[in-house]
Amino acid sequence: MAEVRTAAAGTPGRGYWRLPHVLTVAGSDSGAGAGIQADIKACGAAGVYCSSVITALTAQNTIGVQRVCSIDENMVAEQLRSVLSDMQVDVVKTGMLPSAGVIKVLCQNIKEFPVRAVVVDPVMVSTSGDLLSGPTTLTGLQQELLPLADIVTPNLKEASALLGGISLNTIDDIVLLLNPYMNMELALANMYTWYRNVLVKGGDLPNSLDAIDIFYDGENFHELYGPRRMTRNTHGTGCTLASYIAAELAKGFSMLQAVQEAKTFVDSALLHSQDLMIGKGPQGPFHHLFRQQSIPSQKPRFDAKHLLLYAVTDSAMNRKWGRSISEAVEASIEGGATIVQLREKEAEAGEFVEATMECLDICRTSGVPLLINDRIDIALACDADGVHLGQTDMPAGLARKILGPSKIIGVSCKTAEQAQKAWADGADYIGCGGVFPTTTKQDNLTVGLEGLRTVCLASQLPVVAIGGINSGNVQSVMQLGLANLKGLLLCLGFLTRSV
Ligand SMILES: Nc1ncnc2c1ncn2[C@@H]1O[C@H](COP(=O)(O)OP(=O)(O)O)[C@@H](O)[C@H]1O
Ligand SMILES: Cc1ncc(COP(=O)(O)O)c(N)n1
Ligand SMILES: [Mg+2]
Repeated sequence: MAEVRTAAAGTPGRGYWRLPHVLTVAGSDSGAGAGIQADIKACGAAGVYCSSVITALTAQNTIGVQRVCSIDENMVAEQLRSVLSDMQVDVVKTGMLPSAGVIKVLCQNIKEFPVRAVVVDPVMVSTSGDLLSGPTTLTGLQQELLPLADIVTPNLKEASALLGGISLNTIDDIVLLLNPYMNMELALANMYTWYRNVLVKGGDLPNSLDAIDIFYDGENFHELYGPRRMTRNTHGTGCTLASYIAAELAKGFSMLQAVQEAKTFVDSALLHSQDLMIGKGPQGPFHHLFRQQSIPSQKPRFDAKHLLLYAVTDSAMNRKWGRSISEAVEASIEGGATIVQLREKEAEAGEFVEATMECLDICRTSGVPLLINDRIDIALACDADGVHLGQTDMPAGLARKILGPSKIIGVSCKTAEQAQKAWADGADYIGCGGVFPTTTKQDNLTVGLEGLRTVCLASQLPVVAIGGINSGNVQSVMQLGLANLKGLLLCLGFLTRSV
């Protein structure tokens, strides 16, 4: 259904194919979580072509909207004409429309170049609370654009504004929203005097355990249920939902099917992006193209969660207790280690390879990554999961070239400069220490809690704290409250002694 094949004029015997086509008329989000960028990604994920008419530029990130610059309505009109006069658009989807003038030229163009459906997301305010459309646009929306719309997708605040200020923000309204056959019916039926289909999005329902949207098709109410995903990464959900609806309509699905598919897509994308970390602010973007993640080269090579309890082998301690490296590794995993590093400074290549192979067997069965300290040759020969490098070892950038994109690289850092270089060199994590004095590395300079803080703040990489950490001082490390401090390194001796 998604693909149309016909004989191409002037090309005897050859068919041509066209992709269903959505035109988004919306604002650009420099952070690419919402707006035009979200629309293009959502359509891409749905397998639909997406052209774009930009109505405004926003300087925007995960913290908020820093600046808005509206595009002149004549330039918007020119863009609309360029696309609509040439490109066989199936569905127009609208997002941020910053002025009444832009709405006017949009409506003129939709009338001049009819499409199969118009999806209106009446964007007024961003999730961060920043205004995205001027006060004069509400009348333009209500009187000019909505009569041309096949579906309108307001969130709670926008529905309230479109209904002339009916409050949809209190606990009572939430109850009404969950009981659509009560007053909500009246409210939405009111909206129906302008449009055929209305989808009121419940993403912003405060204190709700569920994410419930109400779809009114002009006759019936449909409650679209979804579990509320506990994630900061919800920036752009509204834009994505509307674009996905447009994409499904462009393929030829019915309005109800399109709305249901879109809701399922947003939910899956949020679920897959729960642990995604882009930006420092409270509204993170999510990963629209999560289905592509199944391509092996795009699998994340490293999950910072593995750093939680980081065990390092200690040959002196092993000798003292008369146990092999692999026995120590096995015991450390039983003791809760989530990642293991073999640090065998004196081992010869032959015995090191043998020990690594044994340890890899143990680690792979437990899903625990195994890294090799310093020895890139051993890591490569055994296909270990990666290496950990000190400042005097091979530079991380060179190691990345040798090991390729799929191996984990960690770097020991004591200063902000070293931390920044580790990021630029393509490292995956930083080991920072010694935080406290330690007996296992006596000549090691102690950076203290302040040094740990400096390194964490200087880097976007996850950090594991190293050196002298024990039950007596662990609290002081955790109390630093550093977001990218993801784990503690314990000398394997300490971790296994209690087992
Ligand atoms: N935390 C969440 N978990 C699951 N679904 C969500 C969540 N937040 C929003 N949604 C869904 O995303 C879509 C967009 O809703 P919403 O965020 O309210 O729109 P807007 O971005 O326009 O404010 C809706 O289908 C809503 O139910
Ligand atoms: C350019 C642009 N368009 C739309 C939104 C709304 O998206 P959200 O409600 O997720 O903030 C936005 N923040 N920026
Ligand atoms: Mg939202």
